[in-house]
Amino acid sequence: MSADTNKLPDAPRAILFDLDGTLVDSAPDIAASVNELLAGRDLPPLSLAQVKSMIGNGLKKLVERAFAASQTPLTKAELEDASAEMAAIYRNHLTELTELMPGAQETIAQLHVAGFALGVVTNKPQVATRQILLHFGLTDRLGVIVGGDAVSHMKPAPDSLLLALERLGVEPAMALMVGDSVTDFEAARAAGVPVALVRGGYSKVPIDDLGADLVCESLLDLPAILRQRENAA
Ligand SMILES: O=C(O)COP(=O)(O)O
Ligand SMILES: [Mg+2]
Repeated sequence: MSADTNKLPDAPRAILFDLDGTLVDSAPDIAASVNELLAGRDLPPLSLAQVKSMIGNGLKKLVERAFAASQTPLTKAELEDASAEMAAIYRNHLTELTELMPGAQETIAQLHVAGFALGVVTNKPQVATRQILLHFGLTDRLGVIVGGDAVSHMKPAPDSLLLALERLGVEPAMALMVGDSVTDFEAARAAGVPVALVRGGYSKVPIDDLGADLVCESLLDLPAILRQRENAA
């Protein structure tokens, strides 16, 4: 663990989690879906590492990046078509290879018992997000789920975080955003929400360089850190 925990709110009331690369390791299913899409256009598959580096800014950006990496940049209309096709393919692969990130289940359970309001704020479309969270039995503990298509501007804009906190009835300064990438960091800063980044996700840049309020080795570090802050309050 690094960074100064004093920058966290003394007694946060809500914890907002990013999905891909934070709560779930969805890259294998996303890569399989991207490669099915590319194969349909006679393009060679991308590696898992390549696809991981393309995740985090929504489905359309992922498709745009995948075709650019395949030396086949798309026109705007082609991108719309390919994105619709990707959404249809991915719908059939939401939980085939996807697994929870280490400690996700336990952390959510512990924070729920400790009385935090919990939410998921992701750039993944809402329906797919809900299905994945349902599959892992997490929806009962989540007070709010905001997908990328539930707001006009997805992360790194602050909209989805602010919508989630409005629904939970918690002020931004009394919440904590937990994510894996610069997108989560920037969205949290824009929303005025303190931010923790967890190692092992899909960040393209070293997360220690981003200036988060906290960097954790694992989600499992969170309950103890938050207990500590509460006791210090
Ligand atoms: O890019 C996506 O579709 C989702 O990514 P996120 O869950 O990390 O926001
Ligand atoms: Mg992420």
